[in-house]
Order: sequence, then structure tokens, then C-alpha cells
Amino acid sequence: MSNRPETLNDIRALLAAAPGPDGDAIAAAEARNGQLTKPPGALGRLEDLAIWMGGWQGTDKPHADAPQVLIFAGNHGVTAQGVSAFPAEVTAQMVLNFQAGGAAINQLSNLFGARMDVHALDLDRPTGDFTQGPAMDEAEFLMAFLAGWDAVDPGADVLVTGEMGIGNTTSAAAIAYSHYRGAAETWVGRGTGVDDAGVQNKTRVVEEAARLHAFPTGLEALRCLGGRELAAMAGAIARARTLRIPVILDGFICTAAAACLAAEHPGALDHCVAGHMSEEPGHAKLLQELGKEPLLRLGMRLGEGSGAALAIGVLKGAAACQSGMATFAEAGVSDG
Ligand SMILES: O=C(O)c1ccc[n+]([C@@H]2O[C@H](COP(=O)([O-])O)[C@@H](O)[C@H]2O)c1
Ligand SMILES: Cc1cc2nc[nH]c2cc1C
Repeated sequence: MSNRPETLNDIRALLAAAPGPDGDAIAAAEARNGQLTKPPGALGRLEDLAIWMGGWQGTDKPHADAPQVLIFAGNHGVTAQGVSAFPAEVTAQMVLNFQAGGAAINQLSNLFGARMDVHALDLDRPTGDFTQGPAMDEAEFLMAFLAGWDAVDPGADVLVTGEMGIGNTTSAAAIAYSHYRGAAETWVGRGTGVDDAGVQNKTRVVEEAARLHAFPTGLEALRCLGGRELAAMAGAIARARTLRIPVILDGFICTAAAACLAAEHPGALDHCVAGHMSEEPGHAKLLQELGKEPLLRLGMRLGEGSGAALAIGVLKGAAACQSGMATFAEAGVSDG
């Protein structure tokens, strides 16, 4: 693709010039919604979702028939700081599980007829420990971002971005703290299940990292404090925008990666909806900062795109009603 970025500044320019939704399609979808056989507004948020999807897809009859689930896996040098309840080897082991069809995300992708692709990103070469230096240099960052960019199927009508990476809730907390400040501890949670001492240790790591890197934001935060899977999710979200594919964001880590795009350009996530609210406490704060209302709230904290994949069902429901229902005139129902 001609707009495939080659530098960080290319990415910034791309975000600034990204297409918006189709205004005519939004008007047509709103008009159609008003004629469907239901009291006005009776489908609640499904109606807004359908119109939003229609705008990005350029039609008054949106669809979620070809969803794609993208899972990116990365290893983190910061695991040397003892920030996870699980060993770093689990990242590669879970990739094998994804490939064998045994993970939660396999079941949910199958359930909703989604194409699922797993991209293991240089697992043998963990990113740098960001309490000691930047997680990635520019070349490493760009390679990961472009792995996400290239992974998007242009034929998909909805995209889910998910991740697997032992240690990455610390990365996400460091990114959120660097952007939005407040008390570091308010961004730190148990991740895979660390105890109170583990949470304190993660808070120390997040504070040290912010100080060392002088509170970077946007793509610099993603490069210095992120991981390859976070950079790849950001790349996929940015590519989906150029293709006008609506995106469902997953949990804390996915949303932290996405927030780096919003920090570069305020409207960069207009094509994204929050699939769910994770149990990881920083996620609620992050969604509030981004002005995103989650679709589901089920106490999930798994990652791997699972909460977002479940929300494909909600988008399918919204699209099916908007596109399949009869109008009052077609059904011969009095419109009050
Ligand atoms: O998506 C979430 O909100 C979420 C919350 C807690 C944990 N996770 C998953 O757990 C892993 C990171 O946890 P940790 O404790 O190793 O930082 C990573 O593989 C994530 O997919 C994901
Ligand atoms: C087993 C396991 C599965 C996961 N899936 C996403 N993150 C995970 C972390 C662990 C530890």
C-alpha cells in the first residue's frame, strides 16, 4: 500500500490525515433507523452502534459478517523485575495453544465466525527492560507497528485487536501513567494475579520508568514503555482506520496501546468501540480518559482479545436489526 508508513513521522502524518466516516451513509442509516418497526430508540445503544458502523462501512445497512481477530504476542524485558504471577515462557506456550485451538479466544472466534490470526513477534528477543532504557529502538518499534499494519485483512468488516505477553499489564500501566499522571498506583493492578507485595513492586517499576523516560506520550510512550504486541495492535488499529474498518478494543493492554494513537491525534480512535471493561482497575480510568463507554462488563481480565471478541456478538446484533428489519411501510404497521 502506498500509505504504508516508514518512519514515526509518517505515522503521525497518517493519523492526522486519516479518513473520517461517510456522512451520507450516517444520514441514510439514521433515516432508515427511524423507519424500522420499533418505537423510536427502543433498541437503545444498538441503534447508535449500527449508525456508527454504517458510517465507517459507508452504508445504511452495516454488517459484521467477516470479522477478523488479530492476536499479537510479545516478550518483555521488564519481567526481570518480577512483575508477573507467571513466568515469561507462558507467552510462547500460549501461542502454541492459540495455534492448536485450545485458548478462550479460539472458542469465541469460532462462535462468531471470525477469522483469527496469531502473530508471534520476535519472542526469542524480549524488549528492553524499560526501567533501564527504552523498550525498543525506532527500528524495532517500526517493525512491530508494521507487523500489525500488514496483518489487517482489507476484506474484514470488523476488527478485534488482542494480545498475549507476560508482563504487559506493567507496560500498559506505565503508558497510562505517563500520559495521564495521577498516582502511579491507581494504574497498577494484579494482572495475572500478583499479591499485594507484587502490586507495590509494579508501582515502583512504573514510577521508575516514568522518571527515567521523562513521561513520554504518544508513539514515544509506546516505543519506550510498550512491547511489540502493543505496537502491533496500534499498527493494526491505524491501518483499520485507513481502510475504514470499525475496530473493537479489548482490555487494559489493548486500550493503553490505542491511547498512544489518541495522544498523537485526538480523533484517531473514532473508528473504535470499547468491547468491554476489564477487571484490571486501570482500564476503567483509561476508558474514561478516552471517552469510551464499554459494551460489556463481565469481570473478565484475560486479554487475548476475548472481551472484544464477545462484543462481536453485540455488533452482529446491531447490524442484523438495522439491516434486516422491515420498515413500517413494508410491514404495514402503523407508525403512531
Ligand atoms: O486485557 C486485560 O485487561 C488483561 C488484564 C490482566 C491480564 N491480562 C493478560 O495477562 C497477561 C499480562 O499479565 P501480567 O500479570 O503478566 O502483566 C497478558 O498476556 C494479558 O493478555 C489481560
Ligand atoms: C495462562 C494464561 C493465558 C493468557 N491469555 C492471555 N494472557 C494470559 C496469561 C496466562 C498466564
